[in-house]
Amino acid sequence: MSLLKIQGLTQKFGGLQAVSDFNLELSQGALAGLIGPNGAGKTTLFNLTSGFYQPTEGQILFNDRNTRGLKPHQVTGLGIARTFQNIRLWNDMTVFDNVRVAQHHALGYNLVDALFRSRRYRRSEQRISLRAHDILDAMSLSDYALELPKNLPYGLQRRVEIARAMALDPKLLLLDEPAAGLNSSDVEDLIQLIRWIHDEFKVTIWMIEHQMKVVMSLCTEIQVIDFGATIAEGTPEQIRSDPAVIKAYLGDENI
Ligand SMILES: Nc1ncnc2c1ncn2[C@@H]1O[C@H](COP(=O)(O)OP(=O)(O)OP(=O)(O)O)[C@@H](O)[C@H]1O
Repeated sequence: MSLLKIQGLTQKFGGLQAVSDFNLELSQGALAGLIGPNGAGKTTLFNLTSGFYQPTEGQILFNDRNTRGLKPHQVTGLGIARTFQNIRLWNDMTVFDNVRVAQHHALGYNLVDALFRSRRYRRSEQRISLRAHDILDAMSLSDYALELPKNLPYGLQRRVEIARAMALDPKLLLLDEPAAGLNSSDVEDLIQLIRWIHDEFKVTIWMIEHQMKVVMSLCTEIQVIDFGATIAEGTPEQIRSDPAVIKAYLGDENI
């Protein structure tokens, strides 16, 4: 059964068509890549899938449920978590609080819940803290739990951002350019980390990445878009030798 099914997705921003009739089917457990030149519409697709934008046309089915009209935290509640191209951590909160608070945020807790501190609320607070400890431990971040993210090296900040998404116990993890800004040894660590997360948590992963090394070594299925439309899809081997891909990336020696 497919976990994520995207059908005829189109997104217009005024006169600009950022995504055109995009289709995708991701089965449970997939580790899939989305690549394409700058401005091709990749992040727009993630913004649509995570509920930040509502599509102009088409539909997104997650576990057969149409996500149209859902707010981002409701989409997260269904089991879709994401990271961002530019790391978005709360820099004045500790690493532990970043991972803990993300769960409140995603579950849509409000001031009333917090003020009345019902037993159910206190219990879920405990559960959330426990989950934060567990995930930091699993991702070798416990030593940094009380640090502020801004004081950590960039590679660790990335790791914290992924930990924060994983604390939501997602069925689908969207990674938007996780290797952006990392040095080559951090990139190696990241490849190991994503592979480990995929195997350990049995989470389906859909990732955008410009670094071909990352995509080609991790993803078993890759879709290539240009000007918002799919120009190729297949295995890393098929993508590498696809003439349309080579043309779109002409001059890019990374392919
Ligand atoms: N909120 C918005 N309003 C207007 N135009 C937008 C908006 N978001 C994206 N765009 C435009 O849509 C197109 C696709 O942008 P998008 O960020 O999805 O591309 P991308 O493939 O993620 O690019 P990159 O690899 O550079 O991150 C671009 O032309 C961009 O300027």
